[in-house]
Amino acid sequence: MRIAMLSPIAWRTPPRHYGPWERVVSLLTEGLVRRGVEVTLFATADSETSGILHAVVPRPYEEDKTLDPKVWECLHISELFEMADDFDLIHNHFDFLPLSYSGLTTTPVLTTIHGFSSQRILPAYKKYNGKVYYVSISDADRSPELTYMATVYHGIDLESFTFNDCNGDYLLFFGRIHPEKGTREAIEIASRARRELIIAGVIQDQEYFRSQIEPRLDGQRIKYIGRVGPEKRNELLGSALALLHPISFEEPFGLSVVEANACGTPVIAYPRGSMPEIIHNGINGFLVKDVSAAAEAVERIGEISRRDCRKIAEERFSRDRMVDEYLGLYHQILEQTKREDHRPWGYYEVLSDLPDHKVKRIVVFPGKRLSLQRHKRRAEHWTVVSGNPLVIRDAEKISLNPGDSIDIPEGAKHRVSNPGDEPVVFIEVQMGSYFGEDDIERFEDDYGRAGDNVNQIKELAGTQVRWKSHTYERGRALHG
Ligand SMILES: O=P(O)(O)OC[C@H]1O[C@@H](O)[C@@H](O)[C@@H](O)[C@@H]1O
Repeated sequence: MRIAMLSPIAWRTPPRHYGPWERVVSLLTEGLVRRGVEVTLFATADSETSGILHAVVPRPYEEDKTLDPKVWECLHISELFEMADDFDLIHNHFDFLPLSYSGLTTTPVLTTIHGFSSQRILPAYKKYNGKVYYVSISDADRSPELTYMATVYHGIDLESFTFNDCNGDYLLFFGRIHPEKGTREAIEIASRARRELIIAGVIQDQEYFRSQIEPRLDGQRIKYIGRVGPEKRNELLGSALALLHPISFEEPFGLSVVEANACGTPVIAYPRGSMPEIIHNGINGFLVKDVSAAAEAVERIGEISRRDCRKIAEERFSRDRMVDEYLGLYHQILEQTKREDHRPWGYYEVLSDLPDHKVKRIVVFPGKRLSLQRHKRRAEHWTVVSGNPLVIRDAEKISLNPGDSIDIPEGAKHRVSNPGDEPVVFIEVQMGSYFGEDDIERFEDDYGRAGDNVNQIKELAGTQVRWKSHTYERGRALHG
């Protein structure tokens, strides 16, 4: 399986400090490579991977302000899509922009939506709904206007987070310094609980930091220590009494919450966004509605077992679980979009799959025959390339030679067999309103498959057959 993994270019993959999307891409990439998957990582040139790194962007644009993000984003994304044929699947972590290239390739595109920066980006996702496969990172982050293949929670590298069984004595705020992350509320909670607070993270909103945070720092009970790298992060998280996470937005997923748990540290959070999916109240933290409830929760923190926090992180948020789930989705997509299919009688290859027709090259092995069948929504036209097939079409029996053609109208019962010693090869052109394999009603079959599709046919006559008909929907979308 050849996967093209498209990472953002704001930061290095993996990031040196901050960069949650890049961090997840790196964890997934390395996990897949360990499982023997061939992954080409499209990321900044200073990125590190045990897969194949393909880079056109010299450095992260957040670290080198001379780089124009728009220009380098274009070059980065187009580089991958110009090579799309080299891959079985493209896994996009780059938000909505790559969607606009997806119609130009038949390589399936899976997009992990890491969050909606605003509702204004939704039109781009809506346009490609049903054409690109979407994955949400929590149920809370789903848009009701999109169809998702699955929710895959992020996983972390549990080995880089050391379990610490001892309660520390300080509270920790760990994340972007921004009003939506609740840095100011964390200070209020700590003050009310009369506990020391350490604040760590990048300052994303300078004005907020200057006016709301800085004046409240005293360097002793309330300290800001800047952003921290992996080693310090492990120590900081593990030695804290609790992580404070009083967010004021619908956070799609909280990596720091899971990381704190992995070190044994419980989390006190506001129940916004994905928090109720990550925190089981009273087990690995507390969900509280305001500053005073959070201060009370600090007093009750001893009720939480640090070992249970670690256990939850291990069971629900490991990198291996994330890799397993994505691998499962990759297989599912490849199965749905595969162009070659092996059957007990031979095999076929899809040569073209467009909204108004589908073309197959069908090979029937000597002495074998297909099922006796009919289609509700397509007619077929066959041209024999080699061999001498025998065709049943309703009451007729017709022998064909290379160069001969035959029409199978919609609804006609038909069957093709190969009575000869050489393979029969013919080209099939399908015309109609639906070309899925579930529009085959089998009446007789040498391989015990007769009757298999009866229920599907009924559904098909109605409206939608969910992911089963995706190939068609995708075909329509890709080329329509
Ligand atoms: O039902 P089986 O025997 O596998 O045959 C399935 C095949 O039948 C042929 O008549 C065509 O309709 C093909 O498009 C189809 O793939």
